[in-house]
Amino acid sequence: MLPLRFGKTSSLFSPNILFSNFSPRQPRTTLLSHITTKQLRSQSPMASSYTTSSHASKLLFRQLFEKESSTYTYLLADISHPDKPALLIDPVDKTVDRDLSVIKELGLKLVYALNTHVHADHVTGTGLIKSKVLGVKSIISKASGSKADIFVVPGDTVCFGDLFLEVRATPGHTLGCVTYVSGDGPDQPNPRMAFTGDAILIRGCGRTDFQGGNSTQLYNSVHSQIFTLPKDTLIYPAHDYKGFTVSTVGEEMQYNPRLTKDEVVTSLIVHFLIFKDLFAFYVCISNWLKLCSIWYQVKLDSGNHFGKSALYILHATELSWQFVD
Ligand SMILES: N[C@@H](CCC(=O)N[C@@H](CSS)C(=O)NCC(=O)O)C(=O)O
Repeated sequence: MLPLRFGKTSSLFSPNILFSNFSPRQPRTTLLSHITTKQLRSQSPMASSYTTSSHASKLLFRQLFEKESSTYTYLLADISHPDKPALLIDPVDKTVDRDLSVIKELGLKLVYALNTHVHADHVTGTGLIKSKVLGVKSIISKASGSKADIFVVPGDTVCFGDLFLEVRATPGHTLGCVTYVSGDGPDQPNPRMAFTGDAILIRGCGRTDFQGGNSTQLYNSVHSQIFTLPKDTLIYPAHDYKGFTVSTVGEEMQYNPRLTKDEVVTSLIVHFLIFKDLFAFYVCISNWLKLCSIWYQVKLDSGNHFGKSALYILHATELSWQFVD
């Protein structure tokens, strides 16, 4: 087996290339356009003779579901390649056996197990997969701070056969969230496919109230990294809680209630809600202070003037009190 190879390019567009264990059988110009000559040579001694090919890559794609955490795992493979190299995105530990048996039945060779981010709601299946299938490499973003065999940064590409995924930074749900987007080119899947993790869900988005989440960061990263993709790009999230399976960039730009409002409006709404809550808290405290002072006054009055035990019913909302024998 060929060793896993990395390459760095001076290209601004695609700084890092991850070569899969499979050197492209007949690489095409689209793929080569992302690889510098130096990388090309390191990839294969035959590489310089690879120019164009009319042979179209063929993506095998499966959307797999884990119902307890409502998580989607995605299986992608280049079945036009003789080795049928495959990768899994966001595998769940509970469904590893199911996923591996599908891979076996389809005659695929699992090369990579990728995570879009560190999951809070379930345990990733990557560790289990590595223990069951020799040679599989786990991949996660460097910014995740998690453990993996390979750390990716925005602009990296992950190759499997003649197909590849681009890595885009989409932080906000967690700091290290990335979206894997299928390659841009005539031989790559069309429409493009974005595996968004929890950055964008169908008509929703990942929560930002824990794991170092940040709603403004999420809004900005989705707008700059996902909403700039072609409108027909398919969106495949890591979760769905309502029965949806897929959406498109155009659809989410129009109908996603959490990500369509203007940022200033969103910020004003958030600040208004915070102010409203603070005001309600102030009213509550101030009412209780008033109640305490009324109660104290009544106690004094009772001792000094009424001279009998009494039960006072204080109405918190109306700030009035009643005297009962
Ligand atoms: N609303 C979910 C609750 C599970 C949940 O919080 N999921 C996370 C992703 S896993 S950390 C999330 O970000 N959800 C988005 C949301 O809008 O809730 C449920 O219905 O079970």
